[in-house]
Amino acid sequence: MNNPNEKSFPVSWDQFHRDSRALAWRLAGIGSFDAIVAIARGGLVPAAIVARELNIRTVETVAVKSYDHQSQSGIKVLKEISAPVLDLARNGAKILIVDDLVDTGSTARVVREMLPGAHFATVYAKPKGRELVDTFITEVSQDTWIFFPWDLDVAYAAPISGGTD
Ligand SMILES: O=P(O)(O)OC[C@H]1O[C@H](OP(=O)(O)OP(=O)(O)O)[C@H](O)[C@@H]1O
Ligand SMILES: Nc1nc2[nH]cnc2c(=O)[nH]1
Ligand SMILES: [Mg+2]
Repeated sequence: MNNPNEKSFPVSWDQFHRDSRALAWRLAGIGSFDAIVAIARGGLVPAAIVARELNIRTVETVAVKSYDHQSQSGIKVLKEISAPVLDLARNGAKILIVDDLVDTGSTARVVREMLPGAHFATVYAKPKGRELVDTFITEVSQDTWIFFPWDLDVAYAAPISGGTD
């Protein structure tokens, strides 16, 4: 957990698309995958971009809730991975798990247990959770809160000087 967060890292749609594409490029260099499991909700957007780039058509979801706004609550699994996708994994298919970020690693730990042999990929990673991720693109410090484009709106920004003109 990292509340209060000292730093903020706002990410635009352009930047998120670019970083998700960079993740797809890195994954393409690692091997091929038969199916993606997106961790909803945050993992849905990068999973769609990676699925498009790597031409993966089987996309499953697992819904995990760990935070209320910026406060970590207990982990809740709201939707399990479907039986056909678990069967694929048991029969040796290569499964790619995608999330937007790993912070403390609690979410990653829970989903990894569901799919022990899967490859775990995120766009962003913080130090506490980094070891639980096989592939990520950008690391930010533990006291940084990442603001995703779907949580942002265009708004007035005060001048750096603090003045009004
Ligand atoms: O490494 P952790 O400390 O577990 O934090 C990372 C998780 O937290 C966020 O999800 P959140 O629970 O906020 O739900 P959401 O994806 O629906 O926004 C984020 O999308 C990751 O899934
Ligand atoms: N949006 C967002 N959700 C999170 N969940 C855990 N850490 C973060 C973060 O830095 N940003
Ligand atoms: Mg999430």
